[in-house]
Amino acid sequence: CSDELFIRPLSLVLSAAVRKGITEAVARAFKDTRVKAVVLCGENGKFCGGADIREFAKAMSGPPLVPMIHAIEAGEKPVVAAIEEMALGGGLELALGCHYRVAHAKARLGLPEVTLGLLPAAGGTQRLPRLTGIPAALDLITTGRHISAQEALKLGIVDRVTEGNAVEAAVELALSVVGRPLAPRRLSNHATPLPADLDGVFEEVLVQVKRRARGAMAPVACAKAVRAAAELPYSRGLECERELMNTLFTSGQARALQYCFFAQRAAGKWSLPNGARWDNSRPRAVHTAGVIGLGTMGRGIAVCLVKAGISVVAVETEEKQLDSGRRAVRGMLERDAKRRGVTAPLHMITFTLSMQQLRDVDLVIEAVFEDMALKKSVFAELSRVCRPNALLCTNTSGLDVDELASVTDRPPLVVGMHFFAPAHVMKLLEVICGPRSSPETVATAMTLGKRLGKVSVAVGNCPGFVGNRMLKLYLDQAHFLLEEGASPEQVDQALEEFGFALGIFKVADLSGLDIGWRVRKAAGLIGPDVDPKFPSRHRQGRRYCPLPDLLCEQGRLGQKSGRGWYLYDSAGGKEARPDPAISSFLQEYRLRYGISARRITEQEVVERCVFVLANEGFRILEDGMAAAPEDIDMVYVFGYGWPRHRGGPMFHAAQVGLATVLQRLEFYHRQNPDIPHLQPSTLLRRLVGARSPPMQQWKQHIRSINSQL
Ligand SMILES: CC(C)(COP(=O)(O)OP(=O)(O)OC[C@H]1O[C@@H](n2cnc3c(N)ncnc32)[C@H](O)[C@@H]1OP(=O)(O)O)[C@@H](O)C(=O)NCCC(=O)NCCSC(=O)C[C@@H](O)CCCCCCCCCCCCC(=O)O
Repeated sequence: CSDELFIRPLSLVLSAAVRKGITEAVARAFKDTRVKAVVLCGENGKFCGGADIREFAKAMSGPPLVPMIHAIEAGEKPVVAAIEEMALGGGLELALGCHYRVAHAKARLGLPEVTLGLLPAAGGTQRLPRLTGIPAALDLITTGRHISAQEALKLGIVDRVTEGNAVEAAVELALSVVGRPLAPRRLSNHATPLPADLDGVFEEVLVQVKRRARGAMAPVACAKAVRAAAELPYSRGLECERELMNTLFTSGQARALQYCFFAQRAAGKWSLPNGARWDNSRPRAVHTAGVIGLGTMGRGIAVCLVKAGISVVAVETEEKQLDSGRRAVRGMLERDAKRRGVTAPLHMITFTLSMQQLRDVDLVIEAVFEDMALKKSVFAELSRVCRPNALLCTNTSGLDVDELASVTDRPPLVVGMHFFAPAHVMKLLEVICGPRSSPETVATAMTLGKRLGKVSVAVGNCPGFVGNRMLKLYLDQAHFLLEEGASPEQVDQALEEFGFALGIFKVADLSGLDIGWRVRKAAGLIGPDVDPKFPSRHRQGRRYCPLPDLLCEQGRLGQKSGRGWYLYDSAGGKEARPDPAISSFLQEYRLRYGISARRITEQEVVERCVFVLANEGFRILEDGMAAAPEDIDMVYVFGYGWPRHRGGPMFHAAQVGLATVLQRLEFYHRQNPDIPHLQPSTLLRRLVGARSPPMQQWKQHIRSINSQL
C-alpha cells in the first residue's frame, strides 16, 4: 500500500470471500483520494485460476463476478492486473476488466471454461473478441487452450511482458498512466473488429467445433456467445452470454466435466493398505532410465522420457530392430522439436544391443513382447545387470506383475507402468502396485508418470488390471451384438454418437486383431488345446464368440493388413470403409450356427457395451483393485477414448441411475443367461438396495474391503 497505489492479493481462486475482499478493497481504493491507481495481484506469485469450481455445486453466495468486474472497469482510476503465474477463466476475465495488463514471461493465460462444460460468463465472451477480433477469440474460447505471455502480447491481450517482477512492472505502468483518459481502455466500450466474411468464419468454426465436440454442448455455446459479440452491443451480448451459461450451468455435461477435473487430481492421491500414501512416501529421483524393446510401445516411452529431461539407454536384441527403433525415435524427437522451435535432444538417448549398458540407470522400463516367459527372462537378466537399487518396471498390459517380480532379486522394487499406445501421446499411465511393491517404488512410478505429463492411476495386480479387464467385456458385448444381428458400423456409430472417440471395431482394427488372437491362443481358448466337449460358441461354461478368430484366420488383422472389421485402401490405410464381404461373412456365420438375426437398436448397443463396463467397475471396486470409482473413470477417460462430458463409466452409471442400470442389466442377462458378465454385480445390487448413495459413499457398501492398493 502506498499513497498512489492500493494493492490487494488474490488467492488462487475467486471464491466468495475473495470476491468480497476485492469488491470492498477496490471500492475503498476508488474512494480514497490518496490512491491514484490500483494494481491487482495474486497471492504466492500466481494471479488467478478463475472462479471456484467447488462453489458451483452449492447455492451461490457472495458478490457476483460480473458486477464486480464491471465496477473495476467503470472506475475513474486506472487498474492494472499483474499476472504472475496464471490468469485463467474468471481470472483472465477479471484482468480483461482492468484497464491494463502486465504479465510475467512465464505466465499462462486462457479461458478454459469450455473444458468444464461452461463458457466464460463474466463478460469474457464479450470483452475478448472486442480486444483480439473474432478468429482469435473463437480459437481461445472454444478450445480453452492456454497461451503463453508472448502469444498474449501478440494478440494484444496483455500490454507488457516482463522477465522481472510482474507486480513491480505493473506498479511502474500504473504510475505512468495516472491522468490518462480511461474510456479507450474499457473493453466493453470497444466495437468488435469484424472479419470480412463473418458468416463464413462462423460456419467453418461451427463445423470444426461440432466435429471435435463429439456431442459436448459447451463448445457450440461458446461459439454462439462469441457471435453475439460480433452482432450485438455489449450489454445485449452479455445477456446472451448469461442465457447460454444458464443452460450449460445446470447440465449433466457440466457436472461430468467438473467431476473429471477433481477426479483427475484425486487419482494422484494414492494410498496403500499398509498406510503408505502419496503425501508420506518419498519418490526417488530419476535422472537416467533404460527402455527395453523398441517396438511401438518402447519407442513412445523412450520419447516421453527424453522429453521430460531423462537420459535414456534404449536396448534391442537385433541390429535391424535397433536401427528402425533409432530412426523412429529420432524422427519423433526431431518432429516434436521442430514444432516447438527448439533443438531436438538427441544427445539424451543412446541405442545399444547390450543390456550391460543398463548397469548405472536409476530405473528400467521393459517393453518387450507380451509373453510371460520372455518377460521373465528379461527381468532375471535385469536383476543381474542393474544396480541393486534400480527400479524395474514392466509395461505389460495385463500380465502378473508379482510373478515377474518373483524372478528378480528385488521384488519390492518391481512395479507395473502400463502406458497406452501411442505412449508419447496418450495421457494415461496405469501404475500396477504388486503385493510386494514398496511405497517408495509406487511413489517413484506415480511421480515419474506426472513428470511425463501423464495422469497416473494406481491400480491392483489382476489380469488386465483395470482398463483391459473392463475392455475385454466391452469387446465381448460388441462381438455378441454382431452374432445377434448388428454390423460393425452400426455398433461403432452408436458408440461414436454416445461420444467415444472411435467405435470399438475401429479401435480393434487400429490396434491389430492379432493381439487378442494371440492372447486367446495363449489362454487355450482356441487351437488344439480346446476341450472338444465344449459346445461351439461356448468356452468354460460361458458364451464365446469366435468371430474375431475367424477374421484373423482369413488374414484380416485390421489396418495393418488393409482389412479387418472394415476395409482400408491399403495395408496401413487409415480410412475405414464398410466391407460388403464382412456383411456376407456375418450372414454365413449366423446361418451356420442357426442364429436368426434380429434388429438391434442403438439403445441396446450403448446399454450393453456401457453398462457392462460399469458392472465390471463395481466388481473391481469390490475386489479392491481400484481405490475409488473416480480412478476407474479416469482410466477410461484418459486411456480408452471415453467421452469426458459423460464423466466415465461409473459416473455415467450414477447419472443414469443405479436402479436403471441394474434393471437393464437384469433384462439383458435374462435374454442372455450364458453371458455371466451381464449379471449385475453384488455391489451394484447392494447400492441400489441402499437407495443409490452418492459415489463418495459407495466404498462404505463394500462388505469386506480387501484393498490391493
Ligand atoms: C490453476 C491450475 C493451473 C493450477 O495447476 P496446478 O497443477 O498448480 O495445481 P492443481 O491443478 O493440482 O490445483 C491445486 C488445487 O487447487 C484446486 N483448484 C484449482 N483450480 C481451481 C478452481 N478454479 N476452483 C476450485 N479449485 C481449484 C485443485 O482442485 C487442487 O486442489 P485439490 O484439493 O483437488 O488437490 C489448475 O488447477 C487449473 O487449471 N485450474 C482450473 C482453471 C480453470 O478451469 N478455471 C476456470 C474456472 S470456471 C470460471 O472461471 C468461470 C468464470 O467464467 C466465471 C463465470 C461466472 C459464474 C456465474 C455463474 C452464474 C450461473 C448461474 C446459472 C444459474 C442457473 C440456475 O440456477 O438456474
